[in-house]
Amino acid sequence: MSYTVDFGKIIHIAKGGDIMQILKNEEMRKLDELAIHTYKIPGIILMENAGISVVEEIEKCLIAKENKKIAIICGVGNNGGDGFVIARHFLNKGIEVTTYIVGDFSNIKGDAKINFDILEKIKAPIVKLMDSKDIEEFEKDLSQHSILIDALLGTGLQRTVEGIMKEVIIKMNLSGKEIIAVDIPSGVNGNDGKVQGIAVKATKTVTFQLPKIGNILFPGSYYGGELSIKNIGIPKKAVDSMQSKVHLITENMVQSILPKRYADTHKGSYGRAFIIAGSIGMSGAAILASKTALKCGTGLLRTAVPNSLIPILENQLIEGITLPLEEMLEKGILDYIKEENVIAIGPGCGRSQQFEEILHTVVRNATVPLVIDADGLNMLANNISLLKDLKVPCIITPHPGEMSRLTGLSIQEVNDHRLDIARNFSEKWGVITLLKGARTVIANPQGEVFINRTGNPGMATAGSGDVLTGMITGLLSQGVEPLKATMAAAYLHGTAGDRAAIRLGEYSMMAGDIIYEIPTVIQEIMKK
Ligand SMILES: NC(=O)C1=CN([C@@H]2O[C@H](COP(=O)(O)OP(=O)(O)OC[C@H]3O[C@@H](n4cnc5c(N)ncnc54)[C@H](O)[C@@H]3O)[C@@H](O)[C@H]2O)[C@@H](O)CC1
Ligand SMILES: Nc1ncnc2c1ncn2[C@@H]1O[C@H](COP(=O)(O)OP(=O)(O)O)[C@@H](O)[C@H]1O
Ligand SMILES: [K+]
Repeated sequence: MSYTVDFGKIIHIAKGGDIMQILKNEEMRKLDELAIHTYKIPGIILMENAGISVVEEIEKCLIAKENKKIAIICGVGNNGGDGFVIARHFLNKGIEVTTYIVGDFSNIKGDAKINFDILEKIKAPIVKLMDSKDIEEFEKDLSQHSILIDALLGTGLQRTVEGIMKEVIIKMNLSGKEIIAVDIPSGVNGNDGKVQGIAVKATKTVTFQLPKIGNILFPGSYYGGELSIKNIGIPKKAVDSMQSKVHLITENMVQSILPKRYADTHKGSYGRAFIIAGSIGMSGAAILASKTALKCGTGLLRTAVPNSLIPILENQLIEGITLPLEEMLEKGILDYIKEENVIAIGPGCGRSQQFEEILHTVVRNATVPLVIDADGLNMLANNISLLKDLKVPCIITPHPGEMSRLTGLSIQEVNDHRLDIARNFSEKWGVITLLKGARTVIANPQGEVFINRTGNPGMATAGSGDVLTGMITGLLSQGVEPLKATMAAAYLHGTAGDRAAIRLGEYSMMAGDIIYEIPTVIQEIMKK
């Protein structure tokens, strides 16, 4: 499972592709080495391609500018080497370019040195920034330029950024100029997206071959601005052989997951979903999840709520069937769930003893995929080993607070290690874990992790998690594999949220507005 593009073609992540590997720094280095040593592509060619791919992006930004002077700010590693290539190409085009080199330039070696030597030979303007006394001049210089290119540090970042490098980054960030980062904004760690002391705040980042984790996760993704992924000529065979366990969920992938609807089918063909949700004061959770499941194509839906909520549900959800929980408990839950294709449990259920009993029975006896959310997870936290009794695929959808209760870790720890926390939980308990938040992370028991990039802070609103549960449930009822249903739901949920934010703004959008956008989102993806 990997994705490559024709050389030179830009993939804005916004448009998506097939499922795409996301690499750590060391993995990217390994991929470069594989290309160079096994596939015999000289490193200097990769550097040339990398530089040219950034040149193409810079040119697009230059079109609208009267002042076309470019400042290329380089480190002494290969990221700086890419900067030297960029400088040469613009000089060849007759554009005014100043190359700044930060650090001890006697450390420039290998392919970067070859490119540095060429710049010297062609008498390119080069300014060496050695210490603080050079900074004042540098600051003045920056104001003369139109675009700044950040080629200071890439995947070779090793330690906290300080000294002259830090001073340079501060001045770049204060310049108010458009900044294009080469590979990753300098100071962002490619392994986790964390800022090592300080980082360049770029308008745009051009990353090479595959995104690094730091390009995708926050805060790195914020520092990078718009992201373009460019092929630099590494053979597809080498890319495929990487087998990274971290992937980006893309639109093409979701398109291939969504079940087609054929003419000779009936509602039974699209499955039966059973949602256990709601309690007094939280009927909305049941309604939101149920409506969403229907909007996502479920054939037949039954929603079980406390008896007192039945009139509300009957009023708000005319297409679904409602059942009183009390009656289910009396007659035996298992009779009610045996015909279903999926069971979702938890949204707005509260924390009553009655609900706990239902949860235990369902987890122990379910014979179809199970989605546990919200209060289902809060109850599970009291008795997590219940998960050992599962006989079916189970998807849990915690937000960081719920994950903290499930694991005993602080919310801060959960957020600091989102990938590892989701992965460890899935491996330990054999479930699919969807850890919510900005960049929802999905892990499976095999240790694979999938990151969703859609969504926005407008979705941090009551009930939007219930909508997600409804989406996963709706897709599962139609026979979509549990992992795929979870990935597609996360992507669609975020995309519907993004549409709602465009229409209504992040302040005013509500969970119901996310549901309103589902039809358009699904139709647009299906017709592509
Ligand atoms: N063949 C390859 O390996 C290719 C590499 N490419 C570029 O090379 C980059 C990786 O190059 P490198 O591995 O040389 O690493 P970098 O250029 O990212 O950085 C390494 C240099 O920065 C110094 N450094 C690290 N952390 C620092 C800090 N906190 N403060 C100050 N200095 C610091 C190191 O001592 C070293 O001199 C990629 O991001 C990409 O831009 C591309 O040219 C494509 C081909
Ligand atoms: N900043 C954000 N960016 C992207 N998605 C977000 C953001 N904030 C919240 N979301 C999404 O909104 C949903 C909120 O779910 P949850 O916290 O369970 O809400 P509730 O319990 O009110 O239903 C999750 O799917 C989450 O990933
Ligand atoms: K950089």
